Amino acid sequence: MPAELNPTTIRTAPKVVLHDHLDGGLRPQTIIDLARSIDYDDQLPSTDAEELGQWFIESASSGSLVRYLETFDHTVAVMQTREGLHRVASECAQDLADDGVVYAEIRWAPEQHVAGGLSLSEAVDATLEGFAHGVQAASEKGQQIRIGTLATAMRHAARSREIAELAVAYRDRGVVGFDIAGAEAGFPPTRHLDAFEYLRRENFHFTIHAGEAFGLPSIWEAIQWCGADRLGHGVRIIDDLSSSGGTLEERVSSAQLGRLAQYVRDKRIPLEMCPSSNVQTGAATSIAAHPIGLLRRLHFRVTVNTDNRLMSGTTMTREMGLLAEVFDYSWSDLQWLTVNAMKSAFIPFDDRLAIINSQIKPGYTALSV
Ligand SMILES: O=c1[nH]cnc2c1ncn2[C@H]1C[C@H](O)[C@@H](CO)O1
Ligand SMILES: [Zn+2]
Repeated sequence: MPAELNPTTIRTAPKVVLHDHLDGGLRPQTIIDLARSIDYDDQLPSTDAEELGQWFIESASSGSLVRYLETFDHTVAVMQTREGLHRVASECAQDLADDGVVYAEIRWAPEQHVAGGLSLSEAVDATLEGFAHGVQAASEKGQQIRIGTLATAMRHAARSREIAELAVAYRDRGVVGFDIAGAEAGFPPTRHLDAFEYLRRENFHFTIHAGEAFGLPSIWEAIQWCGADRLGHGVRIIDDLSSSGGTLEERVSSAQLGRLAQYVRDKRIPLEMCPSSNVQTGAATSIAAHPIGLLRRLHFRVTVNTDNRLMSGTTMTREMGLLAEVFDYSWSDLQWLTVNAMKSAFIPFDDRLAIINSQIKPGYTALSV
């Protein structure tokens, strides 16, 4: 008998997250503790963990990416020391493992964590050590998780080449890829072409936040000018698709793909979709109206992600549960989405295959037969 799909059972299913920001996943109590240790607590909107958690969710839900991003001022402020970064990274690994995540790629922008005097390398070292600590703590509880780090450069700044070089320097110590993030409108990915060309010459992997707050030109530049391996969000690829009818069935059968959408699907370019975050920033009007429903049915390589667990008050279990509810997904859909994500990871092919065969497939088989 297949297990019923509910939050308890989904939590036990092996899950993969490719798009999760370290500075968007802090525990509210940790923000308060770290803020006290650096005399920042009087600048927090609340020093009650429950209230602070609510404040993040509400403030991030204005429908604007720019306002959503303003909430990161507080999390970044308490991540300026070795201790802060270590604790946040360790707890991140433990929280994900506790949620049943078996493989995670966690991104953060080292250039935002040097205001307290750390060098870029010291910040990366503290974070990698924190992840290792959290992975070990999870393993002592019988939870197995692997974490890869993505070094993010901020798209409004001008340090992307330097951050790309930092990422490559750490490629054998846990940094598996590169990304650009931040406000999208007005900051096209081609501003950072030099960094992307360098990464390609180094045979390194990168993803680009594109098609979230800006449309098709951003996606087109990310793929055709910059050579992105994956798209962060990519929801607006839906603008290059026409379909008619009211039901999902009718839209699937009438769908016509434009050239860019066709290319993204033909090339199996992974879309790192983050349903709750997309609703908060206005990239989607609701979970039920999220383009992932149609794109999954049209066999785009879609993956499900959390983006910022703190700002969305979410987990991988919750995101999967929301989609299962509105699109009537079964265990086989959740397995398909998870295998898609694992195939799209930036670790070597044989490592990806090992996780699919030793953890993901047996995990879903146990739940679905
Ligand atoms: O969804 C996002 N779009 C663009 N930028 C984002 C998103 N979520 C987080 N960021 C930014 C804010 C963080 O400070 C930065 C690095 O993790 O990345
Ligand atoms: Zn993001």
